[in-house]
Parts: sequence; structure tokens; C-alpha cells
Amino acid sequence: MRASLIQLSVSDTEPADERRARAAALVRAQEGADLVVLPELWPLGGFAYDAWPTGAEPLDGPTSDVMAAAARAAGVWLHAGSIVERDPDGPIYNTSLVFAPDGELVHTYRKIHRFGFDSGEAVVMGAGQEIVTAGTDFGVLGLATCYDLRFPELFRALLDAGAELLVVPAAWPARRREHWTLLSRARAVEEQAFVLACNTAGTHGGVEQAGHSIVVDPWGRVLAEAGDGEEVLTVEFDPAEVAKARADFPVLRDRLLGIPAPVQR
Ligand SMILES: O=C(O)CCC(=O)C(=O)O
Repeated sequence: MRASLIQLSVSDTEPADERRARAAALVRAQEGADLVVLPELWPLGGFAYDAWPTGAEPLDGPTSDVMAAAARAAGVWLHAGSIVERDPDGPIYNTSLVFAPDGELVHTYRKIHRFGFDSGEAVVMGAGQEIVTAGTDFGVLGLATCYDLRFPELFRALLDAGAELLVVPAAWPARRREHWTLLSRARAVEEQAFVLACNTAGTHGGVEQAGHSIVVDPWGRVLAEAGDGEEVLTVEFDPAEVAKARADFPVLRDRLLGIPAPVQR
């Protein structure tokens, strides 16, 4: 399969609608790929907190409109990164959107672990409650977002839900780039899965982004890694490598904790 990670540059100066149009053109240009991935909160910016109250949008809002059309035009599965979701009956959420190649919005994932400690997302956004996987033509995607990468128990839960390709959109800061790379590889090794981690480039909200989107195979090998700036990272791999790695080195068979106990006779 072929996957393209669109490491979009997000600034404070580009209006959201212009960035949506630019991102949609980049998605359309990936015709021939099986899966296209965008970063976290790219329409408004993951650290542009001031823009969130007015820029939040419903699931059928402007980002969904342009992304559905772009997925359909390119004929690709599209993980369109995440938006600031306005829930009419609740708080705002950091919500990822997955579109099928016919443009239908088939899965959404509300980020579970909110970043910021006593500020930003952690204060103004609601926490997702559900583990989400997405069945596709080429395997089962496990959905996580940025800070979620630091919580291995989420990835174990995704494994138990059948995930084979872990897709992680992010707005990960340059200051902690080493963690980004290390954790992406660790999650791939632990779950014996592909990790496709699509970060943001540029600077917004005063935070320089790390870039360095990365694709890691189930053995922890880096198949492709982007640089600092805006870039489309394209990689080809065989999703069947997941089952092969799990059979060749059956470490997951030796789990003792957190799985249903064997029946005592
Ligand atoms: O965990 C980190 O270092 C960065 C997380 C983050 O920026 C986010 O979740 O938006």
C-alpha cells in the first residue's frame, strides 16, 4: 500500500479557509495513494487557543465539506487530522475525521488525553471517552492524537480492538522532537504495528513545531521521516508485515497482565 502524510505548515497569518483550500489541493494531488493523513488541529492551529472559540466547527462544518470532496476526488482513504469540534450540547473537542474513498465521513475520534496541564486544551476542551478503530481495505486503523502517544495503555487497547496501523496526527513542538521520534518507534515495537505519525510544521501560537513526520514498521524500523518544513511524506509498505511480525516474534502471546484470565479447571 501507499500512504502519504501531509506535513502541513501552520501559521497564525494564513486564514483558516485558505489553509483548508491548500490542504484540499494537497490531498487531491495524492491520487493513487491508499491512505492520506493530515496533522492535528491544522485548520486553526493546535496552539492557537484564541482562535478556537470562534473557529470551532460542527462535524459537518467547512473542514468536513472540503475534505469529503478531496477524498472523493482523489479516491483515497483520508485521515483528515483533527478539528476543533463544536458539540451543540457540550464542550469543544479535538476530533479526528476519517473519510472513505467515496467521501463519506465514516469515523470520528475525540482525543482522550488533553495536553496543556493547567492551560489550553486541558482546560477548554472535553476529553474523548471512546477507543476508535477504523476498518479499511488495507487493514484496521487505530486512532490516537498527539499527546495520546505518551499513554501506552491507549495503544494496548487499540491493539486489543484489532488495530494494525496506528495513525497519529499531531502538533508536536520542536522542543520535544526526540520524544516524538522515540515514542513513535516505541509504540510500533510494543504493538507490533505500523505507526504513521503526521506532525505539523511551521510556528503558530508562539510554538515552533517539530515536523519530522514518521512512518515506522512493526519492527521499529523507520521507513520514512520528513524534515522540518512543509512536505508530503510518501511511503510504500505491505500491511501483511503486521501479521508476519506478530507470528515471527510472538511476544504478544506472552502477555500476562490486562487480558482476560484463563479459565481455571
Ligand atoms: O506531549 C507533548 O510533548 C506534546 C503534546 C502536544 O503538543 C499535543 O498533544 O497537542
